[in-house]
Order: sequence, then C-alpha cells, then structure tokens
Amino acid sequence: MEPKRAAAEKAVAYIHDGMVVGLGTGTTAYWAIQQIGKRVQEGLHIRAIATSSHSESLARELGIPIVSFSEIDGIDLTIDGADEVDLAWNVTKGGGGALLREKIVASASKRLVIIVDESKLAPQLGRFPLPVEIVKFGHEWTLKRLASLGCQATLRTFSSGDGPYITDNGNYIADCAFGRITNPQILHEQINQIPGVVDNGLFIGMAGSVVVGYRDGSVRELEKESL
Ligand SMILES: O=C[C@H](O)[C@H](O)[C@H](O)COP(=O)(O)O
Repeated sequence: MEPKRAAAEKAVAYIHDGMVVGLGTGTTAYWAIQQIGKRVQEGLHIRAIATSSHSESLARELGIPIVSFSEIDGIDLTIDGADEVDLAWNVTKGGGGALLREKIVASASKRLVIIVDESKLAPQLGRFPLPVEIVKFGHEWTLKRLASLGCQATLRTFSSGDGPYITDNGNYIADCAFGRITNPQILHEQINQIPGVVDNGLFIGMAGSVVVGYRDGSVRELEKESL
C-alpha cells in the first residue's frame, strides 16, 4: 500500500462513534477522508469539520456529515498531513494553501494526529519553504518584511498561470525559503508580528501523534525525538 495511504488508514482507526473529527487537507489527508467515508458508509456515526473547501466537498461526496463551529463544543480528533516534521514534532504545513483553517481546526482539537510518509521527516525544519498567509492589501511590502527575516519570500501563483494563488479565506500565500529554521518558536512569533500576515505554517507543539508510512509498507507511530 502507498505509504501516505497506510499512515492515513492507521490514524483513522483512532476514530470511534460519537466523535467530532477534523478533516485535514492534501494528498495524505485525502486517504484519511476516503477511509473515514468508508467507515461512515459502514455505520460509523461521527460529525466532521473540514480544513478546506476541497476537503469539505470530498467529505460531502462520501456522505460524511459536515458541521460548522456553531454546532460543536470542540473537536475530539483531527487527522492532517504535513510538509515537514522535525525531531520535536514541530510541523510545517500549508503546501496546499490550507494552513489557516488547519491551524484553527488543530487548535480546537483535543488531539492532532499528523500523517506523513517518511520523506517528510527532517532533523530540522526549513528545507520546505514556509507558507505564510498574507492579506492582499500591501502584500508587496509584507513580502519585503518577510524577506528581512532571512528568507526568499515568493508570492505563490496558480500553476495554470492564472495569477496569485487565493486561499479559501481570500488571501495570498507567501512561500518563504529559509533553508534552515533554527528556532521555529521565535520565527513563528516574528512572522506573525508583521502587519499583513494572517498566520504562518509553523505548528509548534500542536501534534499529539505522528504516524509515518514507509516505502517498505510498514507504518509506525513515532515517539517524540525518535526520528
Ligand atoms: O495546506 C495543505 C496542508 O498543510 C497539507 O496537509 C500539507 O501541505 C501536506 O500535504 P500532502 O499530504 O499533500 O503532502
């Protein structure tokens, strides 16, 4: 089985009847949503909240009941992918542009399970350019302020050539290539202090579990600092 799918299916086994479940975004979360859909069709009773319009549409197609924040008191378990995971389970997210909703959902969750294939594991974050959601107004200046933190900040564009990428929240994404992030906590604070930044893709201390799929077909739930 594909490593992303194997990790996703292991994480979905943590879901049980009555839970409110956060649905992640991306190619790994896709497999989790598929598996949740299968279990719902087999009789699992859950309610779900999605981290993107894309995941919400997929969930609805599969018959997963979607609720809004006004209908819940919290989220029991969220399963989501990541772009990079370090030794302390600090995570970079937002490669698919969903970081803001993902962070809101993760912060409302009792437990965040990160599902990745082994290629996402890194001793230190930074190889993957850090996505930062920024408002449209003054974005040229915001990009300069981001670059002043020591990165190359690039406005994300649609691969179709249709101009700047627009998030579900109507904002832009700046991809910030730092190369190496030595202190994710401090960088997180520095970035979010810049006016025009909505949030960044660093998820510090939020992951409760990391489930990894390997090329040899195995799946392992990591212990902290065991990468
Ligand atoms: O914005 C997207 C999300 O943060 C994804 O969870 C992340 O980019 C990982 O995506 P994938 O599983 O497709 O590598």
